[in-house]
Amino acid sequence: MSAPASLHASTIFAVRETAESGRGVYATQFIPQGTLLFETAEIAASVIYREYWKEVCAECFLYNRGRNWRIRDAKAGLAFCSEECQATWRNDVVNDDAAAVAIEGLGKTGQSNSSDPDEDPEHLLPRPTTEEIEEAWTKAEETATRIRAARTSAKPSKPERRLLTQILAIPPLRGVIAYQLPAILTIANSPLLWSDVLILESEPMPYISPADLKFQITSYHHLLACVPLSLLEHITATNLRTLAAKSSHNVFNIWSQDLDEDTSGGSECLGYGLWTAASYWNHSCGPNIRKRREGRMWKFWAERDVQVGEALCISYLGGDEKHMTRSERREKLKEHWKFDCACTRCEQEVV
Ligand SMILES: C[S@@+](CC[C@H](N)C(=O)[O-])C[C@H]1O[C@@H](n2cnc3c(N)ncnc32)[C@H](O)[C@@H]1O
Repeated sequence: MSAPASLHASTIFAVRETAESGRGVYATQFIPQGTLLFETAEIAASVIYREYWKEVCAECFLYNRGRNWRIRDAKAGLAFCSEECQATWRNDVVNDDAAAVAIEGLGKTGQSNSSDPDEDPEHLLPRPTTEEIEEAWTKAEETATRIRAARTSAKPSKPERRLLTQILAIPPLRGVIAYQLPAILTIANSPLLWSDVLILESEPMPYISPADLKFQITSYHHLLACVPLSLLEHITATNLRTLAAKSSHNVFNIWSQDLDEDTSGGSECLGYGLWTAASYWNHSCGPNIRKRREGRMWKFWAERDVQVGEALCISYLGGDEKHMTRSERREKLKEHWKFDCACTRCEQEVV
């Protein structure tokens, strides 16, 4: 059974194949209400949306309620709530010269005038099909091959230099490149964590619009044109497509009211992150697990007593499931997560 080692280590639950919902988490012993079941702070990639970067600590995601944090890494385009958080971030992320250079490059991208996906008419079109995705990436690869040749040439020719200038003149969307780059650093520096990403559930059509697909490819080319050469081997279409496919149904939103996501009403969505080991909880419209983010850590508790063999489920609807009808819940889950809910409550409420 594939699941991260940290999940296998638990004595109170196990990850098992389910009949209708892929893998799921099951109680292997009686679990009293209030038991802390699992916590994880391992993030394969995360991003804070551009409009919030000055107000959200890049390390612990603490939101300064509309005010800018004063501690900044202007080169990286990041802000921190404390010197401790800045030092931790430096230690964990900027742990080699290549990462430092790549991250500084990101800061410059942040200052560039990236186009807004909402203003792109293609953003309103339906999701690209698997054929359209294949075609776009095949075409992208032709340009990628030329960029790689230009980057690795001892003496780039005039057309090669022109190509790099052209690529760098197209600004990537900060929200896209700022998510892809940490994933590339994970691939380069934390292969075990990336191997946990590889076993997550995949979405074959992960791009929400043709514009989304286009921006992912623009960012791919931009990274190829500017990252330090030692990172170049990791900037591949396969890696970035994998990131998109795995992120689609597995990321957790980072909410401004971060102490209890179940009361996220009125809370602002600041960004999202891929906590690989936290991605095995299935959804139930009558959840028995409560989740809470504390800084970079997601924690999961038993909301009530749980019997041996029961499925352990969170709610993907953030508490709203309490007030929604069966069809409202199922419609929302289908729209956002693309699955037909197979939970016990939905089964029991069939008329
Ligand atoms: C975060 S993953 C949960 C782990 C996943 N089952 C796996 O095997 O990796 C979310 C995915 O699990 C499946 N899933 C979760 N809850 C479900 C439910 N109540 N009914 C049907 N499928 C569900 C859906 O395919 C969804 O996209």
